[in-house]
Amino acid sequence: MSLEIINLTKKFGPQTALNNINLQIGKNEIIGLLGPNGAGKSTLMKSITGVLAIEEGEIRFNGLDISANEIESKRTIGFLPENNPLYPEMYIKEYLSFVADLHKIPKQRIDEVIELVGLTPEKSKKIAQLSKGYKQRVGLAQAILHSPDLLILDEPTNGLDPNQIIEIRNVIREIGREKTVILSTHIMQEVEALCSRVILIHNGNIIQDSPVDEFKGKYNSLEEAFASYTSEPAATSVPVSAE
Ligand SMILES: Nc1ncnc2c1ncn2[C@@H]1O[C@H](COP(=O)(O)OP(=O)(O)OP(=O)(O)O)[C@@H](O)[C@H]1O
Repeated sequence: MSLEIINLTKKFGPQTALNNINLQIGKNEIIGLLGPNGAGKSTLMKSITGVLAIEEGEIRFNGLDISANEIESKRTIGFLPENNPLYPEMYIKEYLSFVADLHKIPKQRIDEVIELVGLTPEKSKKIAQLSKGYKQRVGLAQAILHSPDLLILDEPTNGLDPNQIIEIRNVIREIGREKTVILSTHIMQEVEALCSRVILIHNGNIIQDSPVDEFKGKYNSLEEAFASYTSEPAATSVPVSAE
């Protein structure tokens, strides 16, 4: 698995949401994508997953330009978007069966994934009948159903209760042993619990890209480091080094 982002810029009208982003991401990493509200995290995730068209720059996934190889790329990328779009009128298995058809994968994988994300006790319900945490698990299930090499999760534990947060983190940690995971979060505890590397975006620029320990550096906590790095408006991209 290799993901290479080269000079990626995304503008919405006059606003630059991503400013000349360059990144190299390899195998078996769990990466925490951090940044204040409106920094550009979701825009970056949507660009990698092909939800947003790439207008300036390039994203290469396993050596292929994703814009020119959309279907090929989507076969091996899983995405849980921030608002977790689902079809509430569908039963869980019906929905996952629909997703399996989209990916042209065998249906026996569905039961395996239901078990993996902890949906077994609720598996006969309609999506509309599920609590928020269980809906989130359905979203995670659709993202991993086709066993993607790269999993992108936009605030995956947002709104979950503390027990569910622990369970979902365990699932993500398990996936991260074999696959690459990029997750956005505002919870620094989540970064400490899960991530090996932190990428910090501020005003559309990558201002930090380092192992978690280095990110923390001289500060007492990740919160303090985050606050310090993002207290000044970022004017330009700082050269970054990834271990
Ligand atoms: N479809 C769009 N049209 C116009 N502007 C947009 C659009 N999508 C995002 N933006 C703008 O781009 C900037 C980056 O937004 P983005 O959603 O990527 O931020 P984020 O880091 O994910 O924020 P949050 O932590 O609040 O989810 C914001 O200023 C946002 O208003």
